[in-house]
Amino acid sequence: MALVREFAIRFSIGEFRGVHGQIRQIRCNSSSQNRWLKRQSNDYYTREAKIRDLRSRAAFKLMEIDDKFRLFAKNGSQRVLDLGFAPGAWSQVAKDRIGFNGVVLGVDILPCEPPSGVSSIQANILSKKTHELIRLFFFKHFELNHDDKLHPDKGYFQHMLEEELTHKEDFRTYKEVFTTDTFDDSVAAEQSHKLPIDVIISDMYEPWIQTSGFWNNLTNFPYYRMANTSGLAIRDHYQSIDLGDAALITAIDLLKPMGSFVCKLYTGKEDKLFENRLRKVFKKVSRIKPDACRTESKEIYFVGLGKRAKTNKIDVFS
Ligand SMILES: C[S@@+](CC[C@H](N)C(=O)[O-])C[C@H]1O[C@@H](n2cnc3c(N)ncnc32)[C@H](O)[C@@H]1O
Repeated sequence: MALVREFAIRFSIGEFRGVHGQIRQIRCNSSSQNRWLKRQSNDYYTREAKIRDLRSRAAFKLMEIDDKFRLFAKNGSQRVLDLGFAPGAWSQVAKDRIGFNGVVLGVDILPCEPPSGVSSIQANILSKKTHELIRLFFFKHFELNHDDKLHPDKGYFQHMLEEELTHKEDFRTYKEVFTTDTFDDSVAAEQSHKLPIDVIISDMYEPWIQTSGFWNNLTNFPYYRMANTSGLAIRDHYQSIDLGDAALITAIDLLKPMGSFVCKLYTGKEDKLFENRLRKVFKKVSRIKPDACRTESKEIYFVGLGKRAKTNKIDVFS
């Protein structure tokens, strides 16, 4: 609440779409924020997102990517990891496209109530522990909802992981779940719980403005510590490369052989290097700028198809 209050004191009034899709009032004092609000209200995709009850216009970017690259299989049992999922439009699209038996887990550093049918973890993807939580979620099939029991000292979900790690008799299970060796195709099929995910989508970057409808698992005000689009192309580019690499490491650690990957990047000098890293992990790599991206935006999306059976982080990053 302190965060909200601070936010409210610093800005004068405008409108935006909240995490539940309703219009909320926020306060803005700068002309750039007013321009942003005006542009949103005139925008075709923003209007269409409201009509279709999608949490943001970003949904249309993923729809277009999926129409072209066929990432999602309807009525299968695909497992999708949505990195930087808040406010949740990509998760809505993924859940809709994989159908009832599929599982979508959203991870975001900011607190956000996931869309219906989607589970979520509030965590930083740059942390190794987050990878463990994700693997544990898919392995144990925990239902993650914010009304799950909150441990009084350790907080949401964390205690489940720690109990798992300290359970001595379960040492063998621990080793099975958390060893991150790479496998050849046949072994991978048997041990698919180690690489449990079919599709990883990452739209990580600037945080979504939030004023309500969330709980917070962190004490260090992540909103103010994150990469925000600065308008300085070079800064945005390098920060997005860092998040792209974090998504790629997650894919190396958790994505099944033949799995698919989508990742946003603010384009710049290091695109080619990032693309080369992707090529070491995926058999086919493409770039796409969906029509729903604003023309002036520097964002592009990389798509990796057919994750290679053997991937090694040291080879990829050297
Ligand atoms: C542009 S928004 C994603 C929008 C989302 N794809 C949708 O369709 O609603 C980018 C998100 O990335 C998240 N993010 C940025 N850095 C992160 C990190 N290190 N770990 C987890 N999430 C992060 C932000 O909090 C923000 O919510």
